[in-house]
Amino acid sequence: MRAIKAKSKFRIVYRAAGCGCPAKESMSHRFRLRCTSQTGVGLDLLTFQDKTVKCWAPVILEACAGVRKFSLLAAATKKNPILLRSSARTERVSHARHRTSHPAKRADKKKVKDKTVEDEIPTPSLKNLKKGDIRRFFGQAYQQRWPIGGAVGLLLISSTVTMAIPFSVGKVIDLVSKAGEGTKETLRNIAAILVVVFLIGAAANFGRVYLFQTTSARLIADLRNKLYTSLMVKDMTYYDNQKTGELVNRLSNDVWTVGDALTQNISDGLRSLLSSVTGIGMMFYVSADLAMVGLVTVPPIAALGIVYGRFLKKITEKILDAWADSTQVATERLGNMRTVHAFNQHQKEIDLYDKSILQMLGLQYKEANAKAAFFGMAGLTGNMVVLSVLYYGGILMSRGDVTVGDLSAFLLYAGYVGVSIAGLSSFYSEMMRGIGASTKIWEIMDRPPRILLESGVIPSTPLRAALKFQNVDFNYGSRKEVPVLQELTLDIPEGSFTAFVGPSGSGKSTIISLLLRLYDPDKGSVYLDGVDVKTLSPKWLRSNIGYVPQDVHLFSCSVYDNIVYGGSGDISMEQVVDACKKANAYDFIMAMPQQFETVVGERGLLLSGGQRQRISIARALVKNPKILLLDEATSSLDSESESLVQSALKELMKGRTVVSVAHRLSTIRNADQICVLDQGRIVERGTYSDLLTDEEGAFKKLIQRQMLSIT
Ligand SMILES: Nc1ncnc2c1ncn2[C@@H]1O[C@H](COP(=O)(O)OP(=O)(O)OP(=O)(O)O)[C@@H](O)[C@H]1O
Repeated sequence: MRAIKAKSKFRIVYRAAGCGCPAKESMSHRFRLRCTSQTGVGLDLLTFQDKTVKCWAPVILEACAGVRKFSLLAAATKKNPILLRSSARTERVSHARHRTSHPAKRADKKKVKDKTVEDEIPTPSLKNLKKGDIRRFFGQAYQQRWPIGGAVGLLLISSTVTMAIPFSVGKVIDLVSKAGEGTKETLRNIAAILVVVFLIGAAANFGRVYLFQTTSARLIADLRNKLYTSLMVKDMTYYDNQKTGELVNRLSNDVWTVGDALTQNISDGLRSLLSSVTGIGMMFYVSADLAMVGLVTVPPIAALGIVYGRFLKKITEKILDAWADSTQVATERLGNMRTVHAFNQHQKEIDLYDKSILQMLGLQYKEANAKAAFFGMAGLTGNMVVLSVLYYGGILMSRGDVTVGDLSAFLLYAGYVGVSIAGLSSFYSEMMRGIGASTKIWEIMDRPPRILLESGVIPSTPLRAALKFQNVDFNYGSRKEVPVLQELTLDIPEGSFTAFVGPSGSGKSTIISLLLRLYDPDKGSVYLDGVDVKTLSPKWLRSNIGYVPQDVHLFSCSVYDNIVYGGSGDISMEQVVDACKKANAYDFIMAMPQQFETVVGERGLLLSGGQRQRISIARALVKNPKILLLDEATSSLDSESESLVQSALKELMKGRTVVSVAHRLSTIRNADQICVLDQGRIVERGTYSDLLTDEEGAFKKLIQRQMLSIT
């Protein structure tokens, strides 16, 4: 395994040494790659699996341009999972060579690349990742090894101090029981020494707690950052299958559980371990006979602890899932209170939340049962130990084999050991909880984005913005059985205005999504200036597109911040004002109490639908984009605003390629071409007047239907 530094493309060279397969045999291989992003924060694991490649052949994998470090963790055949690992190495592929290679080879490489991006990559299952999960879980703590090491050192000091107490107490008791000349003086000296030792112990404890707490906070912050970064770069297909509340729960509760398990829990566990080992040693030192009696109970308690820990890990995963479900219910409902009120569904929502809470409660009852049984058993065993030690100790004392001081010290050590062993089992169970929570986090992090934001090239030639769909078939991954676009072929010349109309669900917004490269076609391609958008940098592509979505969701910040959101960071106030005037938003913004500083509320709910839409248009325009995608851009405007925005848009369309989805057919009179979609196919295409000439045409019927609905 070797880490390398590079910018974008990598060749994985591996040898199937010793596998005995002929050089040309095709095999199915699984690659696991660890990537560190350019910023150094996003540590992600990408899994490219089931690539059919030839033995000995290099495999080209397209990594994000932002990926800085790239190390091959495993390359394995399905049959032999470890064979290739030791001889796998990564090499950077020179860009020049990649670009000038033979077209056929290029096609091959492209195929590999496409597969990398397109393949359905299953979430790693808990069963087969157990060992890896545990290693990875502790790997998080390894990153903080220095403060944790310091804290462990201090822990050693404080534990030594604690474990010296019973021995000193025993000696003091013996001294007092044999009181005579000089006892007072000796006692004073011992007390003075003990005060100093206790002060050292207190200082060590302070340092230990401080270091563990701050490390925990750092770990949690780091993990949260990585998880959020990984979520931010996921493609839309991923989000189509996710629940927001669940993801929020992973970001908050699960990350917290992992951070806590790795620091506070390690601290408590190590303290318990040290106390147990030292305590048992001291018990043998004080009286080996008594120690043998006391320790008979350790193996059954340890076995019980292991069974309990395993159960706890399983139940924790279920509880975390149930927790995520209830958070999801609450997040969605609280974000849609308007609908809940309007439809009088308060009780139904209360019941739904109650149901999810009850489900979680049921699991927590199971957990409580197991916990209670375990700690009850552990407590009983501990008490039985004390009783037997007292009984046997009494006999030994009556024989003069141990002193009263020895017995007292022994009992104190036995108490410490009992508490520590209980602590160890709770350490184990908390660790299992942490591992359970961490597997949920890895599940998210390990799912690679299908569209890599940092991949692709930025063309060196000036952008003309000519678009083209070539034989595009598309369906959403979440509903594979429903074909959304079929055999779509269309030229959108540079600087032209193309409008899509058609019945609801015919695929109009999906076309906009493909142009933004939120999804990739299943078949066929989308071209920009003759280049397949799959080979272009998605970031660059989107930076040249102004987009007005169908459902405008603003962020809960000021009007100004919402407008400059899409810009590159160097947008002047003049540009903002200009964009607002063009979008007919300036007057209402200036009429608000805090004007551009007015906070628009969550999802912009403090504004009207039309106001939100005009801000959204201003947000798209402020970028001065070459391509303008308008998805029902004027649907929420009243007729007066609409005509104002329409005239502004007409002006703005000059020199840009505009693709517009329109329900109000009057808004697309000036379009260079209108495409009528039906069930994902273009059934008619032409200018407004062309299409109207066909009395039986789909467009004519749409117009007639719209006229009827108006009258
Ligand atoms: N994220 C998604 N996941 C699964 N299916 C989707 C998704 N988005 C849209 N669809 C489905 O794809 C089809 C086309 O949807 P699309 O939004 O493109 O239609 P549209 O013509 O824009 O409709 P409307 O005019 O109502 O906005 C519909 O059947 C829709 O249910």
